[in-house]
Amino acid sequence: MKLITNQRQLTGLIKVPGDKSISHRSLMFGALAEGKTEIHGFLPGEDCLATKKLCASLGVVIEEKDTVITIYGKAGRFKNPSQPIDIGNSGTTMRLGLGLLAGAGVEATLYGDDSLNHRPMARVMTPLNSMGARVSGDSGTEYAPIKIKKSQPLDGISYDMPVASAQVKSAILFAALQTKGETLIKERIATRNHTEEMIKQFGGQIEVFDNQIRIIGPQQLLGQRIEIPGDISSAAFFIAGALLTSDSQVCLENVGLNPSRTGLLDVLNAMGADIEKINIDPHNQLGDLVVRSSRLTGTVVEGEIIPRLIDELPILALVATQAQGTTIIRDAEELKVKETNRIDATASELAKLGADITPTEDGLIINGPTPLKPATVSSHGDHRLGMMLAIASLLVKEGTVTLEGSEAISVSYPRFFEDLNTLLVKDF
Ligand SMILES: O=C(O)C1=C[C@@H](OP(=O)(O)O)[C@@H](O)[C@H](O)C1
Ligand SMILES: C=C(OP(=O)(O)O)C(=O)O
Repeated sequence: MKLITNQRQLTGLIKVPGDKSISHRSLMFGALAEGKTEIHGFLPGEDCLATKKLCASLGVVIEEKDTVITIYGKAGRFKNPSQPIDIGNSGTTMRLGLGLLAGAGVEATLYGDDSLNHRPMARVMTPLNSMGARVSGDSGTEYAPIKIKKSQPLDGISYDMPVASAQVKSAILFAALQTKGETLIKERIATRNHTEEMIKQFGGQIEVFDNQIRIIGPQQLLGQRIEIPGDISSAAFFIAGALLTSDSQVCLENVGLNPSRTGLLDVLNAMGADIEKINIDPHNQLGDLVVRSSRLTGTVVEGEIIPRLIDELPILALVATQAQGTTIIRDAEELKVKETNRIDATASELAKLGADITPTEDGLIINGPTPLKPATVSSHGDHRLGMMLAIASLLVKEGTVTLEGSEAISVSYPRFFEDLNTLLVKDF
């Protein structure tokens, strides 16, 4: 598709769609709980619809009326799906789903699109199998199709997480909730904590102390009413758009501000961004963000902050191309195993637009500011790359930017272009 270029200004107010991580978990916890769960603000992106399909294949009844989703929990008494389940592009559905299903003793096969079928799954199979599950990849590999076979009831484990991954932690927790005994998880670096928070919200017991998580199963969760805040990972694209275009001011309403997700705001703050948080609701960890055009300087992004902004690194790389000086992103090797290799893809696509960007083993080095120029670029089938490139095109002064693979954006933000259009001040 042809993108909008030479767009000098973004103004107005927007409510970004519901948080993707919380949308997935709302369905899974709703399915696992006893009784009715009502979900408000669910993200109807393809990834979350894959989780909905997975839950339905387990015999869970899910109704949808006026954007409210009601799910009738099965208290873990799921049926075996009658056929292999295609869960598309969604790593979260696959990894959390494996924990949920293995814990419940369900027999199933899960597979996805070409990208998902090449993403590493040993990271969840290893802890689940050491709990006694029988989860295996295709022909002895760690890749999907992944089969879960009938096993003995699982045992709790003590697990030292080798990768900083909320998906791995959550898979273990979904299994542990259904397992007799104690499970202890040690995280070297804290990752998003939505699963821990939602266990409490659904009436479960969990202890979190010094990067350790202790849970004793089995536990019977109870259905709840869930209000999902806007996704800061989706808001990130308009935050960047408003910062980088002149005379812009955008208000993003009702954005989730769980501190395990707000690393981007901390980094942008350090770069000199004008972002104001208003109408903060500390209890529900949400608020509105007012973002204004800003002059930014380069920075170093590394260490413990990385999991707090992992999905925002492609858009942060674009921001860095417009900042004065050098930005260095390190310790982000996990980007290589997302929907695409986001280190290489971000570098190659931004370089086509004229950015001074070098991929490294674990991140990116970006020198700015650089004017961007027209080019044909590709999302590589990755929603976050697609949205980043759409925002990049606004900064191209003259000519056409063509984006190949724009359809990938509907994985997490089906109405992205409509929302972007409402913020654009058109030159007539
Ligand atoms: O738990 C989650 O909802 C997610 C965790 C992160 O993945 P990892 O756990 O693989 O880092 C993130 O990249 C993904 O978009 C969503
Ligand atoms: C990595 C992502 O999602 P998932 O792992 O669920 O595919 C993402 O949304 O950027």
